[in-house]
Amino acid sequence: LSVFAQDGKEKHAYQSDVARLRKIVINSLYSHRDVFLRELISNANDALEKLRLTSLTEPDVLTGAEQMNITIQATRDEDGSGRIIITDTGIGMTADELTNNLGTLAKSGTSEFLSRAESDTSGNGNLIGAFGLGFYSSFLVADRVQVASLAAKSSKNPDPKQYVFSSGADENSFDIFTDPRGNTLGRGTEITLFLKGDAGEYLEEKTIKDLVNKHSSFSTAFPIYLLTHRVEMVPKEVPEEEPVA
Ligand SMILES: COC(=O)c1c(O)cc(O)c(Cl)c1CCC(=O)Nc1cc(O)c(OC)cc1O
Repeated sequence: LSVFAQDGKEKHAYQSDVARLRKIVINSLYSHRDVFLRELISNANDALEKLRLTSLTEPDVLTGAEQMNITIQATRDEDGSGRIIITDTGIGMTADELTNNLGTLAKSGTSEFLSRAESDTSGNGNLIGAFGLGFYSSFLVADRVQVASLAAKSSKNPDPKQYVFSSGADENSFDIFTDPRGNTLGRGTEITLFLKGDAGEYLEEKTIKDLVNKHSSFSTAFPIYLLTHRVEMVPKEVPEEEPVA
């Protein structure tokens, strides 16, 4: 990986596979681009499950954020562009994990997935989820994605710092830098999707609610809150609204 620091940011080059994979995901899933929400909720659910399991042997991972939940926030900015922000208080990621999990294809078998998916793009929908590649479905609706993450405290990581992974849809590189906001998450991961011009429908509360309920057939063991009013930061204590699923 060619890494060079510039204005405090570490610029990383994607492995060639990642760019190839992202094209496949976008092309084969475009007709079902709603899947991005199912995939990101599923990732959040997995990270919360990982936290719950880890806490059985390492209780100090629970410090930082009391609740185990998922929040979805849709916000329209002044210039009419919109963002969807999906936050979970799961296990979170260190800078290295952001680089390895999102920037490179550490998953085994991905090259097999790549060859299969390139030839037959019909059944890729569920293949994507199976390979834990759901993150790439973000680029179905976003032209830029930022992932802020604060890893859970542990004996080998007693004072974790919050980092940001930032990538554009058609760039062949991504940036990793410390979050200028500081440790705002308490613990977990916050995905910010900068929506494409033609994806404004996902800013509607009804659209999100219907999608969450449609896909909540898969078991999310954790409450999902939908925040639609404009909030600068997702508040630590999520208001006692009814979870949408
Ligand atoms: C640990 O997972 C996360 O923090 C997380 C989350 O809470 C919400 C999300 O939307 C996403 Cl994308 C993530 C990262 C999930 C991920 O990419 N995990 C992952 C990927 C790998 O290739 C891997 O290979 C070793 C291991 C992973 O955990």
